[in-house]
Amino acid sequence: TFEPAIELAGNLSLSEKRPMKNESVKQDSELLTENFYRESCPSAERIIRSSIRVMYDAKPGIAPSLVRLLFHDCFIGGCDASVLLDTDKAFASEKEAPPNLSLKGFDVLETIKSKLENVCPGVVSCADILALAARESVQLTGGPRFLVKTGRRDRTTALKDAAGRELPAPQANLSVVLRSFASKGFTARETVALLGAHSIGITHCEFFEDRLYNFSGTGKPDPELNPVLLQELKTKCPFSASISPPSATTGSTPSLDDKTYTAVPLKSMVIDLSFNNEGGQADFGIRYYRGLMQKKGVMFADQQLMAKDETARWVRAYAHDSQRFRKDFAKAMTKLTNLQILTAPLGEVRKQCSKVLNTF
Ligand code: HEM
Ligand SMILES: [Ca+2]
Repeated sequence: TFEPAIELAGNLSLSEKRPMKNESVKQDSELLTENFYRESCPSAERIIRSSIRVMYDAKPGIAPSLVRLLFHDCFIGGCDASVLLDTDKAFASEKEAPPNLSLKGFDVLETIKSKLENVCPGVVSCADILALAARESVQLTGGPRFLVKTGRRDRTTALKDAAGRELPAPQANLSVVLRSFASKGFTARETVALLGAHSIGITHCEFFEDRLYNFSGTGKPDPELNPVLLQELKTKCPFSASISPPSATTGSTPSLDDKTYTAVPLKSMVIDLSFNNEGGQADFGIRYYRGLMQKKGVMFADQQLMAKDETARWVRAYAHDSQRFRKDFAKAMTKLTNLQILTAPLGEVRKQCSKVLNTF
């Protein structure tokens, strides 16, 4: 199943940028065990599960936020809680990297961490808490349950520059997205499945506003955006100057087809990605893929899944076969949680998720 990744990696240097078959990807999952804390902290998984449930009942938005947080952690340096660290004397926080400015859910993890520190101090890593919390979140929002092994350790530094470079932007085209996921060992099929996570949660207008008013500098909307959805999104996201923000340093206007995040303050307006999911929990995934078939992807990167047959056929397959999607999504999520993990003696177990153990 790795063939498409090899093709897609194309001009990348395989030895540098892509985990080789049977090397890091497979070994990583073998380093972890099921219920690693069975003896050292038997109540850990139960505490995480019940805490997430209670907090989700009070504030359902935490679930999508934690799923996204897991993606942004695992994609950069592996699932090592690097994204949870605050800026320190020794490093700048990943939270300051442009793709991470809108991440949420840190407080939820800190609350769970402090509960676990009361029960078994110094035992359960923040990386494992995030992976397990995201697993519960997927299930609570109607997605499939997937295997999460444990035993990850926390990284002792943050990787801000890598986060800025390696997380795809919402304006990225399909080649960029596929290359980016291939560099982490994912096939085109797995990439399509993972993006099904956009069945839930919210997105801020700034991440797709160019598609409504000035697509690629044309002054017109994106032709690949459904006209009914276009009207709806325009009312929710009225035209504003923020789609071509003046650069803070030069006062000039960056070009609109500059496919990068711009570090402007987030606009407060958001739209619900889960309108894809309005049919209720049983629809996790399905409505997202059906929407793409009707040009109703909200972000450009979403709609791009229809741009090549290689991915469009998986969109169609998942739109029609919920069981197949759920199986593929579960497998891809397990793979995501196994990326490049640190196990003892590497890394450490933090006491607070936002701080490394020894700050001098
Ligand atoms: C091409 C790849 C991807 C891009 C460009 C992308 C981009 C984005 C953007 C811009 C947002 C809106 C954030 C905001 O406005 O606060 C978002 C939300 C979200 N993303 Fe992605 N994403 C990608 C892949 C993924 C993957 C692989 C997952 C998980 C497996 C994921 C899970 C989520 C979730 C759950 C939300 C909702 C967050 C919330 O409600 O707080 N995304 N994504
Ligand atoms: Ca990480």
